[in-house]
Amino acid sequence: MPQTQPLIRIRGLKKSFGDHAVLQGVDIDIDKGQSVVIIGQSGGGKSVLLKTILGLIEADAGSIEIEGQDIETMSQSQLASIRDHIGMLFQGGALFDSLPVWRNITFAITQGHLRDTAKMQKLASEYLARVGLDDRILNLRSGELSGGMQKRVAIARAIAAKPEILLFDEPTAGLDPIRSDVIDDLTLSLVRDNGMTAITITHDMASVCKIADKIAFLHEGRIIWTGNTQDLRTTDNPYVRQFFDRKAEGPLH
Ligand SMILES: Nc1ncnc2c1ncn2[C@@H]1O[C@H](COP(=O)(O)OP(=O)(O)OP(=O)(O)O)[C@@H](O)[C@H]1O
Repeated sequence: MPQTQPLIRIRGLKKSFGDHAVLQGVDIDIDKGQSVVIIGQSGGGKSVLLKTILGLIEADAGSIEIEGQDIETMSQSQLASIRDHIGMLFQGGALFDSLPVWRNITFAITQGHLRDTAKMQKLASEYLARVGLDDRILNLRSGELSGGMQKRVAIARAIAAKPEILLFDEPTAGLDPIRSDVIDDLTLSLVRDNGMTAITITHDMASVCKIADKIAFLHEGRIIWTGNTQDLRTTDNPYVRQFFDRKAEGPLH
């Protein structure tokens, strides 16, 4: 059987901030069309890992290959084109407060310009519907939305440019269980029906069990365990077990 190349291949990735070694040699493969979920303790470096894949943070050592090419060897225009194919949801949402919801959602499509207003508003309402929001909020500013609505608008923005890779940092944090399930369904549909590749960070174990093809556990700067949802339920890895069972007692503090 010929070995297929992963879409993203990360090897020995290291990143420190001062004397704080956050990533200490991360190795992971992400296949095209896969939904990968990264779990691990708060402050463990999951967001840093996503930001490093996106190129917002420069690694100290190691490699990130996308479709076989090391991002370090890419030209600025190649890197920009890779980024155009990535949709990122930041933890805080990071909406532009000065722009209405519809312009936030269509920002990447119009490259920030004000054009095709009617068409863009229609497109924005379609994406609002996909995240379970009403188009009555099209003209509101983010400060006029609840935290959960801001999060869903940010998800709509991340998917509106039809990226091939989705990087979702805690997409369901702060959402009620029903709205979380809408977002999980959306993630699954983007992966299953649209062939996108999703990397999601979450602490929501119900989401993990619903959306993950592969789960990676980040601990002390390394991926120490990977498996599918069945493996997660049955693993005897003490760290993963304690985390999944939500127990204060165990090797994790
Ligand atoms: N730009 C930065 N400068 C200095 N330290 C940083 C920077 N970005 C992240 N860190 C530190 O790196 C560590 C890992 O942060 P990160 O946000 O990746 O954790 P996380 O696993 O995503 O946590 P959580 O689950 O709480 O969101 C933290 O101690 C954080 O303070």
